[in-house]
Amino acid sequence: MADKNSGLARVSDLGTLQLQPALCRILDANLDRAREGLRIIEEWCRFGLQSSPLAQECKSMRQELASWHAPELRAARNTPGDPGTDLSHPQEEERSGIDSLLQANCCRVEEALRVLEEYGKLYHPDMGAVFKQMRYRVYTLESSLMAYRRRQLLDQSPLYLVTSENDKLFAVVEAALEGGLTLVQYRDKNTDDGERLRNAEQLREICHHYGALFIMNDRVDLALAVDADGVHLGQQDMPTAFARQLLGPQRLIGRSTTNPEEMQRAIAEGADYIGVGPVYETPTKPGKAPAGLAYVRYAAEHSSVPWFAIGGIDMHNLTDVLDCGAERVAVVRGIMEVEQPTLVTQYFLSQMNRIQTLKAVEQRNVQSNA
Ligand SMILES: Cc1ncc(COP(=O)(O)OP(=O)(O)O)c(N)n1
Ligand SMILES: Cc1nc(C(=O)O)sc1CCOP(=O)(O)O
Ligand SMILES: [Mg+2]
Repeated sequence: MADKNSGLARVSDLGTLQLQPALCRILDANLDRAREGLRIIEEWCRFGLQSSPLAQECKSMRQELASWHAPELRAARNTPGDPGTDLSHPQEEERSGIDSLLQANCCRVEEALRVLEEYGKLYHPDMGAVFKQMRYRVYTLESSLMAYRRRQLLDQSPLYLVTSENDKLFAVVEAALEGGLTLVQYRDKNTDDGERLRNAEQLREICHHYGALFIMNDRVDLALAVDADGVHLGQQDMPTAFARQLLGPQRLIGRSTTNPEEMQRAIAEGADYIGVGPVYETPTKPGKAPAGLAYVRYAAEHSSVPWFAIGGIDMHNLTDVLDCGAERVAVVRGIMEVEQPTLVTQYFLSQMNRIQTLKAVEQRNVQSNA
């Protein structure tokens, strides 16, 4: 066993005083592996998410790993003689986006910590417990990372595409993503579960490839089955508390609302975002009475969570909705049924960006005149 601080090494096994080189190499390689994986995650926390607490958590674990990396472990390294250096798995070469990169590296760190936990027991009496505890810290980090990333992306998404049944479903969604869309909901009321699952999986794949969020309409079970980023629930759907229990804290839950009372309840129950509508009457939801622009103004004043105006919104009435205070809109036909989804998406986004910039300038002028 080794004394962590003095570097003194003894092997308990067979009572010999010599530390087995293979054990040292395993510990050396996995300390390196865990530190490298954490460094990759830390860079994203720092530069991508700009989250000091998450970056600090990675750094603190790296420092703890470094404190275990004794000279005798490094000295045992034999890279030219290691048959594993040439081995790589095709999945190591594939990264479909930031999420898959982060997930792969969390996995890599967790695996390395598990090895350190097991072999470390032969090296130092505390090592097993220390690395077990660190592995749980990485699980928590992974959850926080996904939750943080999802909420940040939601916050930064001004446009939400809700799909409709369409022969060119994948092509339209991909075209909108090409135009800069970052939030997609798969809404399909008539397809059987088998096909819905296959469609959802493919859509999730496409969305994640573009770094966009993928939300499942109505069905918590399907959201979990396809590893969606969240679910959108209506007033008749599962209560938020149950959905949260099933989905965990890291996935998003959206709730439709039509009036102030529903809005306040949805927020109090813990919805991550809400739908506000229908703003206008719409054939996509026949028979649902419009809540109108008055409700959009109410949401602009009172909603403490991100909210999306929805229902009958298109390129022609977009500015009316934005003028009532909406900063985010959700559309079905406005993108699903147009000739050029990429261009229309770009138009929506540029209009919204233009109006936000104007509002920010106005606000700055008011502040500087006050
Ligand atoms: C963003 C967003 N807002 C509202 C809805 C409508 O949800 P719901 O009331 O459950 O109706 P259906 O979409 O299930 O017909 C939504 N889907 N998305
Ligand atoms: C799915 C949905 N939910 C609404 C709500 O108000 O809750 S309105 C709506 C349909 C929106 O479709 P379109 O953009 O084609 O008008
Ligand atoms: Mg619903």
